[in-house]
Amino acid sequence: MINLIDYGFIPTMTKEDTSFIPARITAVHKERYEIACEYGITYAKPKTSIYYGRGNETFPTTGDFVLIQYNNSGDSLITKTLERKSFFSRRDPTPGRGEQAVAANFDYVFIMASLNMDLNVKRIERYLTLSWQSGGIPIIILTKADLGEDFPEQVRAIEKIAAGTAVYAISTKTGYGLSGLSAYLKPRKTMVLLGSSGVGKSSLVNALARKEIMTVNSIREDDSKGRHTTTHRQLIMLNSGVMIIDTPGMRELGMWDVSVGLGEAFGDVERFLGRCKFYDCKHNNEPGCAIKSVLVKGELPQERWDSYLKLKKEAKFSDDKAGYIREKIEWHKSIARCSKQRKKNGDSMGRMGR
Ligand SMILES: Nc1nc2c(ncn2[C@@H]2O[C@H](COP(=O)(O)OP(=O)(O)OP(=O)(O)O)[C@@H](O)[C@H]2O)c(=O)[nH]1
Ligand SMILES: [Zn+2]
Repeated sequence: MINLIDYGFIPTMTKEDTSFIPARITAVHKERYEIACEYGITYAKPKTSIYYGRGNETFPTTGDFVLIQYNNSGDSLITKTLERKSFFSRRDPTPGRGEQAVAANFDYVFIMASLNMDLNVKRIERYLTLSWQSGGIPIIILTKADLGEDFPEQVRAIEKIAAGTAVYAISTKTGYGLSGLSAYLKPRKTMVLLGSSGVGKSSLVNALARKEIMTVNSIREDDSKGRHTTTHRQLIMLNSGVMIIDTPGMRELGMWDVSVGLGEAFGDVERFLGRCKFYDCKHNNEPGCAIKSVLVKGELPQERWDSYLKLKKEAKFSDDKAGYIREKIEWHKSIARCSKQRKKNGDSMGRMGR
């Protein structure tokens, strides 16, 4: 028996449809989902009439809350994807399908980078923008502090571009800094880990899980099911009640619509906008350009401005592409409707002729 509230479910998430029971997607397999619901961990499939064909219900992803028709002798049927409070998406590998959510309903985004490799500031800025846009709260975690001697300096450098986001240096080898994360690692909260391969994402999950197993054994003896597997696209429930979404493909996250995210991640840059003499200033060499002036004075670091422009450009490209794909889908739909109509007419005429 599972109380879905322990999975972060809030009863007011469902208003109507009380005959269906709520569940959370804990893993995504091909066309089949592992779910947590009041009957335990089980499997479900999207209900065909709702998700395929004419239905346009959003396909669920890891972390989604859904409604199901429970089936105790086989796969349950998913009837609705509940509104998401946060999500990350990437371009759907199936051509023409637009964007695809890869993780949903997380509270915090752990942006992870390693202190012993070159700290890629641009990548962190990009992740910050995506995180603010996603609806989750970003936390920057700099890993492998045991390997870098000058890490306080690196932390300060990252804090400069983090615009208020908390930055932590940790080591899963020595345990350094891990206690600083406890403010976020609370029961019913969901984290998603963002970071390049090798930065130590799995090591962090293991470190957190190991700790739990030691302290939790005495508290929750009945919950001994080892769910700490490394299968991809998974929501891992730690014994502490914290959930972690571990999903590949975060590298392909698209800058879909990041207008909000850019503003949050680059508040220090955007506050200078709109102050130029000319309304349509391109900030090149126009007279009275406020941007040029703060760049020259050093009030705005050139790298920050460059990053901002680059991400804005990337976002515009993605937006246009999203628009383009949407248009294409609409076009295909209208063609499909026409040919269906034609077939229907043809069919009925055929029948009449018989
Ligand atoms: N010295 C040191 N090494 C670490 C630390 N954390 C992780 N590592 C090592 O870094 C390597 C990569 O760690 P992983 O946890 O697998 O990294 P990951 O981000 O999960 O990588 P992917 O699964 O490829 O995405 C392993 O060899 C770890 O032992 C740390 O705090 N200190
Ligand atoms: Zn200007």
